[in-house]
Amino acid sequence: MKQLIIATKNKGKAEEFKIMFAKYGINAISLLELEEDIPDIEETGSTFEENAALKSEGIMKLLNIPVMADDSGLMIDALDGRPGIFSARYAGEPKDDQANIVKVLKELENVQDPNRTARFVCVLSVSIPGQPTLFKKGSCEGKIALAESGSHGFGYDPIFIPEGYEQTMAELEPNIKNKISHRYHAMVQLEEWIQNLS
Ligand SMILES: O=c1nc[nH]c2c1ncn2[C@H]1C[C@H](O)[C@@H](COP(=O)(O)OP(=O)(O)OP(=O)(O)O)O1
Ligand SMILES: [Mg+2]
Repeated sequence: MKQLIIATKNKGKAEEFKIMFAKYGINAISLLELEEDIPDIEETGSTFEENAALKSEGIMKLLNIPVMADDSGLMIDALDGRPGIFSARYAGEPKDDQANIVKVLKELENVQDPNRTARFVCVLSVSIPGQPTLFKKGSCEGKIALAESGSHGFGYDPIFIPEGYEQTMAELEPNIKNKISHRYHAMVQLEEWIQNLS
């Protein structure tokens, strides 16, 4: 079976990539599954693209094989696009999904429904030894719920209601999320590259 290393230590992302890549007959292997101890890569960039490249190029140089990375986050209009690239550590170190949710809900306490619009953004970067890094972007429009609900997914899923739905992303079945998410939309743009992967 074909394989691709995904430069992520996020269990939720890793599970979604497993499912999405399996459709192409590819085993998507996250850093959580590797035997060797892979150091954490500091995400010091100022854009999703820069941070994705730090991850895919960093791991590609370490292993000398093709690597894909995902840098993603939640952009809330009423917060001028925050937490954005700071989504993972919005409430501080160590990263804590629940604390991040509490912080966002608190900041939007006085913001009424029509102004709670937001989007998830995902940049995928593919780094192959000796080649320039390739980038694809996807997004998913929606709004921030008044309270959290649902137990599927990860991160901000319990407070994100995708456009066209009444439930949060965490209430929707994973197979639905994987057809509408920012990650899915970025993956679709990589389709041709994925099909040519040897
Ligand atoms: O589908 C999603 N559903 C809910 N929340 C999401 C999603 N996609 C990204 N997010 C949030 C989680 C995290 O707070 C941040 C990603 O940060 P990001 O640096 O890209 O990932 P990470 O540090 O968790 O793992 P890693 O860098 O090892 O891939 O955005
Ligand atoms: Mg990260």
